[in-house]
Amino acid sequence: LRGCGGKRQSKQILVLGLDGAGKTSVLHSLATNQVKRSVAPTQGFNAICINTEESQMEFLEIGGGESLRSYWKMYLPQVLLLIYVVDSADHARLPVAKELLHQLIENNSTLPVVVLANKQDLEGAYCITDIHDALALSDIGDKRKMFLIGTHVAEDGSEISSSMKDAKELIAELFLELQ
Ligand SMILES: Nc1nc2c(ncn2[C@@H]2O[C@H](COP(=O)(O)OP(=O)(O)OP(=O)(O)O)[C@@H](O)[C@H]2O)c(=O)[nH]1
Ligand SMILES: [Mg+2]
Repeated sequence: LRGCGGKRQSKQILVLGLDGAGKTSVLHSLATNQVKRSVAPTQGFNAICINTEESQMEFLEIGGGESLRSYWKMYLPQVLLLIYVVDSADHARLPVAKELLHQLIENNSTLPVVVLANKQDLEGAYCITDIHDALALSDIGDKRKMFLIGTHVAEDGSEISSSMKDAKELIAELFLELQ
């Protein structure tokens, strides 16, 4: 794979989570600082470069549809950081989201994980503590860096939410630190 700007890129940031969690929408907001909610499921992969003052980050989203989940694991070895996006209002599927996350990282005790509790704007969204419990994040290991941030992708056309700015800053800092 060629990285950002055609350069050979060593390590990527992998973006996973169930279909509909908001991965593409979040990536778009992070990349453009503008909101444009995604309109279609990702069929396969979605690679995005984000430039900050200090670095060039390459994100790789793999779609969350059932047929694509078997590919998730294949990308883990070459990854610097895992961003796991959940729909905070999708109570019915949080147990599945939890299972998949735990399975993914059970054999990798040090991979840093940033969990985005997305769709915090929705009425029925679980708050951060509830998401922490629902995903059993305290069982994820104490050797790894683990962060949980609430985010939402605001209405189309508006500027990105402050939570999204915080997430971007955190990810950029981690990226620099981990390289
Ligand atoms: N209300 C609300 N809707 C959101 C938010 N983020 C994404 N959406 C909507 O959720 C739907 C799914 O968003 P996507 O970004 O396509 O989700 P995805 O995780 O990339 O899904 P796959 O590519 O199928 O794995 C779209 O209709 C988005 O507009 C959010 O924070 N709040
Ligand atoms: Mg997508």
